Amino acid sequence: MEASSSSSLWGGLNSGIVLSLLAVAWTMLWQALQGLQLHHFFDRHSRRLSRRLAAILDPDLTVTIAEYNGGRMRRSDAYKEAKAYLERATREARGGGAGGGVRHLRAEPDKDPDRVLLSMDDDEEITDEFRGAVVTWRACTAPQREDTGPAYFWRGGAGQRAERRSYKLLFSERHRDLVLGEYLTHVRREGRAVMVKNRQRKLFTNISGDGSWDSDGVWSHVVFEHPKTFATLAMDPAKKKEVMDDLDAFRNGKDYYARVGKAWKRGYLLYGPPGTGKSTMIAAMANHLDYDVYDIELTSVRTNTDLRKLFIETTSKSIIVIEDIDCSLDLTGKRKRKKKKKEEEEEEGKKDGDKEKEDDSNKAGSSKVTLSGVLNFIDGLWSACGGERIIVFTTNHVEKLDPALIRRGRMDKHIEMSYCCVESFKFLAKVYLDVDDHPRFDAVAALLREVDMTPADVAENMTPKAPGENADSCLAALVEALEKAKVDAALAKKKKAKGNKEDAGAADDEDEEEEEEEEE
Ligand SMILES: Nc1ncnc2c1ncn2[C@@H]1O[C@H](COP(=O)(O)OP(=O)(O)OP(=O)(O)O)[C@@H](O)[C@H]1O
Ligand SMILES: [Mg+2]
Repeated sequence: MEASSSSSLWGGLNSGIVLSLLAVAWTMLWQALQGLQLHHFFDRHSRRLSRRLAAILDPDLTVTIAEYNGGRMRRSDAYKEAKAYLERATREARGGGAGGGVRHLRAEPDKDPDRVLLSMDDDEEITDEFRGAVVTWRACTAPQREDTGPAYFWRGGAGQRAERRSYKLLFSERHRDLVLGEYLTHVRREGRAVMVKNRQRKLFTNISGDGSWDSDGVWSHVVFEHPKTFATLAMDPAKKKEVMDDLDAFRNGKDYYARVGKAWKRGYLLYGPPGTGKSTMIAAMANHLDYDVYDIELTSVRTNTDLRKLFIETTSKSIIVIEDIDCSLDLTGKRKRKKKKKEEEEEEGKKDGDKEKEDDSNKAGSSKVTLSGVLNFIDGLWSACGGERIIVFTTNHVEKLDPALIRRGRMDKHIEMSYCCVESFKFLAKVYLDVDDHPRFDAVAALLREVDMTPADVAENMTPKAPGENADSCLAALVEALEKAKVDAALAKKKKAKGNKEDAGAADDEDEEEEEEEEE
């Protein structure tokens, strides 16, 4: 028993020593291998082996092209190009007729008004072939997290989930180099060509779609089809030429802007009474330059950040418009008001009720876009993104705007749209009635020198409204309208003078009362 127990003790000690020796030997060997960089060899081979195993189990590789990448706010160009490429592939796919066997298609308006542009709907697949390699494209959607994503606010806001779209390209391991090296380049290049070919000018709005608009990221759009051109816009000819030259210089000024280190953008301020052609001028500008139009409804933009997102999502070769900037938001004269606020309250002795009303109206607007937000949008660091953009503000009351908003550099060119002059009338008579001269021209010209009438009103009077109407009857109607406007203007002047007189009388009485009080 003893002998056996001592031998087992001895055996246990021996095996412990052997194990320790083995461990030491292994550590030394491993260190030696590391010294020889042999672990790289093992690493490489084990990785290759696992890749081969994976290729046997799952032979397809995938490339995902997402609509929005990571923290980027802009829609990815690669996604747009792949979309255009796949639209063409869907249209041209052989074997399955139109749509190439894709069962669920998405339709969008085509350049040709009689046709629609077909692309595959979510979860559909289409195959493509490139130099013997067959690849599959799959359209995928995943719900977006509720609090992120640029499309979030514009697709219904809180509580609604925007969708995250992507295309998945599936291909065999065998074609890895061909697909990653050449096919993807081919897709992007072809997609860009399709986009140029299909380009339709668009009118975008930031008001979320109600079904009649096609949503494209944060913007909804329709095809821009306004017929107005400079050829039919009534305006002082010299002024018109100046504007057209300015636009041409801008369009061709890429090198100039780069040389002087300015962002390739230009601001236009169009101001004048209602009906003098400000909106019409924007349409003429867009048609002249062949640009898209982004019409921002500022009251629908909730914060300065959202305004920035909107700007980033605009493309180059576009006109960004904010109409009636003075009415959109309380952007005007805020700084002036702050300074004067105390004075005004003291001088005017505002009633409490009035103050409450004003506060309520300020609270009512959910928009928190501020003057500084708009200033940044036009002229800040972000304004240089993309280039080749024209920003247009229109207003009926230029005097109400904060000087910072319309200083040169922000609004580079100020264009006054004024009442109809004799030249503009003759121009409109040619456009609307196709007459160069008429016995009533003198009467109209004499009246236009005395009374203000907008080109909109002149044009309306010269529009034949019944089958029998001609130039003669239309011009007679115009003379009548001008005479009526003259009488109305005289009456209004008289009334105003009377009002002023009464005000002056009341002021005198107040002064007298004050003096009496002071004397007392
Ligand atoms: N200078 C002009 N030349 C030709 N047509 C004009 C001109 N001005 C106005 N019109 C016609 O009058 C209509 C109204 O013009 P428009 O909407 O451009 O006015 P506006 O200055 O934008 O007015 P508002 O300040 O109310 O927005 C248009 O349909 C247009 O055809
Ligand atoms: Mg307008």
